[in-house]
Amino acid sequence: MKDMIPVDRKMSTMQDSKISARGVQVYYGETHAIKDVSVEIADNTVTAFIGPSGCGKSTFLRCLNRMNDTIDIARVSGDILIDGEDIYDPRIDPVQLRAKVGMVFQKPNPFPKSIYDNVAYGPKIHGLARNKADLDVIVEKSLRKAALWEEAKDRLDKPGTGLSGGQQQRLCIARAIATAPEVLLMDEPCSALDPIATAQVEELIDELRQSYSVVIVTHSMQQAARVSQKTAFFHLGNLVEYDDTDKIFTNPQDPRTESYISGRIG
Ligand SMILES: Nc1ncnc2c1ncn2[C@@H]1O[C@H](COP(=O)(O)OP(=O)(O)OP(=O)(O)O)[C@@H](O)[C@H]1O
Repeated sequence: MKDMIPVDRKMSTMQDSKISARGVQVYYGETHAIKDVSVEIADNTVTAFIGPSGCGKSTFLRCLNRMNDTIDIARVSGDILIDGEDIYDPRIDPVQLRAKVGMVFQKPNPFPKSIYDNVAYGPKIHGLARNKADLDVIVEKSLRKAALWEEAKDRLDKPGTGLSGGQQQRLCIARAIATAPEVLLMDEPCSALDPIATAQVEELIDELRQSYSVVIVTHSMQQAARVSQKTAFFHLGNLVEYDDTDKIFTNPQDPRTESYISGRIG
C-alpha cells in the first residue's frame, strides 16, 4: 500500500510538523517570559531547547501540554497546534491532552505505588485497557520501551520509590509512554542522574524518537549535541535561533547563539 502514495504526497507528509507554535506569548503577572515565539517541531525527531537560566525554556515546554494552566498567574496567548489541532481550544480537555503529550520532569517523581501501578495508572484512568490482561501487556510494553523491564520484571509489586534514581526516571518515562502519547516533553530529565544513568536515559531518548516527537530542555550543550537533531536557542524569552543541531553548534547565525555555545553568556 505504501508504494501507492504519490511521491509528492510522501514528501509533504515527511515535512509536516507535529507541533506548530505561532506568536506565543507568556506572562507571569508582569513578567514577559515568552516573547512572540513561533516554531515548527517535527515528528520522530529530538528537539532540544537550550539557553541561559531564566530564558524561558521550561515555560515554553509547559505551553506544549498546557501545564502552565496550573499556574494561576500565567497567561498564554498565540496558537499552538498539534497535528493541526489547536490545543488551547476550549473544547480540548487538558487531561486528555496530557495523555497525548506526556511529560517527564527534572526530578524522578514516581507515585507512592508499586512499579506496576505507576505504569498502569494512566491507562486505567484513560480507559485504555479492557481487563487485567490488557493492562499487563501495556505495563510490560511500556517498561520494555523504557529499558526497565529486565530490572523490574521480578519486582513489579514493589514500590517504585525503592528503585535507584536512574531506574526511577526510566519508570517515569514508562509511565509517560503507557498512555500511548505522540509527543514526549522532557524537562532536564537527566539533571538528577549520575553519568551512567544519564547515558542510559540518553540512549533511550534516541530510541524513543522512532515512535514520538521528543522535546527536551537541557542545560548541557553536550547533551543537546548528543541526543537532538534540532536545537532551539532561547535568550531573554526570545527564540533566537532554531536549526539543525549540527549547524547550531558549528555555524550559528546569531551572535547571541555564538556567545552562548562558546561559553561567553549563560
Ligand atoms: N511559576 C512562575 N511564576 C512566576 N514567574 C515564573 C514562574 N516560572 C517561571 N517564571 C519566570 O519566567 C522566566 C522564565 O523562566 P523558566 O523557568 O521558563 O526559564 P528556564 O530557561 O527554564 O530557566 P532554568 O534553566 O533556570 O530552569 C523567568 O524570569 C522566571 O523567573
